[in-house]
Amino acid sequence: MAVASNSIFSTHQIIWKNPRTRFGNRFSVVSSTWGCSNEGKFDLGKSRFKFRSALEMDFEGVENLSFAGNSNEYLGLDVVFEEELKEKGFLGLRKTKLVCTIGPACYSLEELEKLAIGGMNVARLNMCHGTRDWHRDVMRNIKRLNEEKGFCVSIMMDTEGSQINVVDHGEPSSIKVEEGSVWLFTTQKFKGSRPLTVKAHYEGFSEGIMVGDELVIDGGMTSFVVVEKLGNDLRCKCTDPGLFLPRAKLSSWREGKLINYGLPTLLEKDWADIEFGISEGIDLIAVSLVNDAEAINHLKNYLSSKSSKPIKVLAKIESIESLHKLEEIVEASDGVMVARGDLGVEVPLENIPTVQEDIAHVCRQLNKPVIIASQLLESMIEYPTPTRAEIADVSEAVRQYADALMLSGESAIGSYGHKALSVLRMVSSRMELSSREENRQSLLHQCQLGTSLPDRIAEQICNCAVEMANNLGVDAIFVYTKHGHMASLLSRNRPNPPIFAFTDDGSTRMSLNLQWGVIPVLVNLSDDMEDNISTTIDLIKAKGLLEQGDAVLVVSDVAPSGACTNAFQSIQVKTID
Ligand SMILES: Nc1ncnc2c1ncn2[C@@H]1O[C@H](COP(=O)(O)OP(=O)(O)OP(=O)(O)O)[C@@H](O)[C@H]1O
Ligand SMILES: CC(=O)C(=O)O
Ligand SMILES: [K+]
Ligand SMILES: [Mg+2]
Repeated sequence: MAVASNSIFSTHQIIWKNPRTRFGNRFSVVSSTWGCSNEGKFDLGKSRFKFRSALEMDFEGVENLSFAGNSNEYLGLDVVFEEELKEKGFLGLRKTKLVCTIGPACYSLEELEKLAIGGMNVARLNMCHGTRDWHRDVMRNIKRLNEEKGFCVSIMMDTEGSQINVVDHGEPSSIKVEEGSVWLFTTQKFKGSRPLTVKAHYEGFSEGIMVGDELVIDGGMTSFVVVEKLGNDLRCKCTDPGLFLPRAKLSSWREGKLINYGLPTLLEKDWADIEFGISEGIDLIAVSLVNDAEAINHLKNYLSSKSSKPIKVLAKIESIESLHKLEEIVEASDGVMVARGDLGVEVPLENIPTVQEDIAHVCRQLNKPVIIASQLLESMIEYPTPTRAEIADVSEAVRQYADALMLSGESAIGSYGHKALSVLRMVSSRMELSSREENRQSLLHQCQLGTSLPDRIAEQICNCAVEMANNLGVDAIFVYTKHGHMASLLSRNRPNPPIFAFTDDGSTRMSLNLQWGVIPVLVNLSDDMEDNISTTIDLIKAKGLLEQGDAVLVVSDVAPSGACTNAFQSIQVKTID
């Protein structure tokens, strides 16, 4: 019979309900998905044994066999964090999380594993590209790596949305656009390319457009004026020569004002993709082209009725409209992506840095994780080294205390995806150190979030805990959390030491992957907080990550059932003996 175990590096108790096998009081493991410790022989009398990974084992001739995991050794800690901790110590641990877009250059199991080893915390799948089967394979490969090799990579689906503004000339690389040249923007479907012709993705792209309107490509790569309307199609003359990239983004302007189409954020295809994502067990959904909080609320309601596990919903800020309703959108969502690609199509480029800073600030205030995305290391799609300006941009995002940085084309189609990831890793670590030396987190002013007394207590405890942790110079903060709330309140203060968030909820673990400075750890938690504290300290110590003399600041809010929550919120400092 086959028995599955989900814990890694653990000791298990074997409960054997049918001792009458042809092995007498012995049985053997005949196979395991991990491929190690198969063929081990175990005596009935010696009912404890160790195996090394999450696995499914086949026991020959044994019926009704089950495992009782020993909670004292049940530990789901990302192997990459573990290695980084051993190498760099607590303070050297990278706090900024890294998101990689998966594409043709990195979708194989081997490439995904290399990205995981390189520090990818979240894998982004953009539903604008690829087939259902392709996405399924990638999602399953990521889950397989997590289960079999002890990584903790979350899966984020990025919705396609209306893609109303996508135009494509059909060539694999960019095309020069000469001043005065006349181009046809068409909704006709044809294979390949035609001279001076671009295909518009959305049938209704020309609705409401008039002769004399301006069409801007990719925020200024090249511009046109509409000279003639031909049914759905537009004939346009180039007024600002430049380049047409494949899958370019178009914006339409009249008298200096953006023309708005007012389409829904989630279309039929998006709902089908979301359904598929739920069935594959994704962790996060990033919603493209969000214009208001309603789209987010609608999706969250849908998910809570359709998905048995919680899936976090992130709002992508990539339109002028979303900027007008920023606070309500951030408030409604579980996190935000500053999608600078599309944002730069609607917002003048010189405004992007301040817009980014403003969004990051609102997210900090409302305690929502924020991802800075697009063109961070764009030149590395082609070249093995970044530009100095790109390094400055990445550093600034880290300095703004973004929760996460994202690679797009750099990892999806680039020749140096792994190198780009290591650049993000190194630049983040460098800037985090510098921010710590400057004590920059002291400049973060936290507004009060909660209104109820328990919420305000939790906030105050976390604010004080971080101040204590920094002042005392403790090595780590430990927090025990069901839904990740306390962990996020600690992260919000951007403490010097890393935050180990112990949770017994797999979804909480995966969503905490996106939060600055949080190391999510899956453990069995009991109702006895003292027991949880000593068990987890022992676990981390047993891994050689804590040594005698190290100090840990412990924050707890897991309350025994039926108890008053406040009674079990506490801060303690434990020194390791
Ligand atoms: N699954 C994929 N298959 C093929 N190409 C991909 C895939 N994912 C990304 N790419 C390529 O990588 C480049 C950057 O990717 P990405 O999808 O992040 O673009 P984006 O325009 O920022 O996203 P969005 O469409 O959400 O605004 C794109 O030009 C696209 O060609
Ligand atoms: C990431 C994304 O969607 C953008 O930058 O537009
Ligand atoms: K998208
Ligand atoms: Mg976009």
